[in-house]
Amino acid sequence: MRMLLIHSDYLEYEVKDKALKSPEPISEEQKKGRLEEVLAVFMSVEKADETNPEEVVEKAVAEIKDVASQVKADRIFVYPFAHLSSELAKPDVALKVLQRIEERLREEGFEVKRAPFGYYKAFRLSCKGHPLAELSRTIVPSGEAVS
Ligand SMILES: NCC(=O)N[C@H]1[C@@H](O)[C@H](n2cnc3c(N)ncnc32)O[C@@H]1CO
Repeated sequence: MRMLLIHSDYLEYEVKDKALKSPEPISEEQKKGRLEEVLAVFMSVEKADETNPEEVVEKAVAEIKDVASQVKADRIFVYPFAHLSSELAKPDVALKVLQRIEERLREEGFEVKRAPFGYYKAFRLSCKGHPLAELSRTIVPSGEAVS
């Protein structure tokens, strides 16, 4: 799992087109989304994560919680982003991992939005620019090497 974390004044997206034959079904309301004062987390779920998705979910949640507490963010935007890795997990595994991360972050008390999975989306982001505003993390299940 590769994550790019951007502490932002806002992140907004608009769904444009299908990027998969069968993208995640979404409501009219989910075609656009915006959060203010948010930690945007762009995530590529990787092949190696398929060996232990639950462990990767927990490690990702722990990393996101750690960064959120450092930048004092209590809103998280989970953003599926297939451009941070050349060894992507299959879409069905990736979607389940991202849905579970969303669920777990809510359980931890965050306000959470997740951008729709399997679409091309326009987005606008306003990065705050402070020293911890742009971070990346790589997460692998135990026993896997980081490539
Ligand atoms: N920017 C637009 C976009 O990335 N669209 C991606 C993601 O929404 C999603 N997707 C597919 N596989 C993955 C994966 N392994 N990890 C994360 N997202 C994935 O499917 C789209 C096409 O790859």
